Amino acid sequence: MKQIVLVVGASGVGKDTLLKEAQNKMSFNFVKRYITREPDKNEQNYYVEENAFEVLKNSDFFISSWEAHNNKYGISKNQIKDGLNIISISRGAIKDFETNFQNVITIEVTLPKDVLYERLKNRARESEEEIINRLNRVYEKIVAKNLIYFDNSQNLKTSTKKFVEILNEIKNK
Ligand SMILES: Nc1ncnc2c1ncn2[C@@H]1O[C@H](COP(=O)(O)OP(=O)(O)OP(=O)(O)O)[C@@H](O)[C@H]1O
Repeated sequence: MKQIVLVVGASGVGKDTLLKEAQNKMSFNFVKRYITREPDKNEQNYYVEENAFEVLKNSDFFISSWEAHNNKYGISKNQIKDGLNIISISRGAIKDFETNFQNVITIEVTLPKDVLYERLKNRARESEEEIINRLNRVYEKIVAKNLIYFDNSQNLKTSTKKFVEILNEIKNK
């Protein structure tokens, strides 16, 4: 049986970091994304040029694809395996998975705004202006069939431990 765990949340809340840490501790299928930008150190993505991305998209290679912050993202069909599949996606893509799979759980990673600001600043991937734009983005409430909230404001070790526990609980349900 294919089980899908979607990880969503505002830019900088720590989705990729939590996934990378959890990946070191468990053997579930952590699904890589196709992205039209080169990965930073917390990510393990397939980098594809924009033209190649469009070719893949038009040949029905993706379950879901979306655009965020001027980059294109896609999840390929061939990566979903039997067992637990864990995927970091945009909230707008939740429906694509809920339509295609029966067993879908969504984890929304959250942070208080002041902590998010510090994390984005320390990550130093965006300019101050881009960071402020990200913080001011108004997100609508997430609509998902099975939604779990995960607060990532504790230190990485504590948060990772909690995150791993949640994934194991989902697996053992
Ligand atoms: N629990 C934590 N404690 C301290 N720092 C953290 C924690 N989780 C993540 N970080 C740091 O916060 C920053 C943002 O994390 P990350 O890049 O994983 O976010 P993201 O949600 O994947 O963002 P995006 O959607 O923009 O890719 C990184 O610099 C990361 O090292």
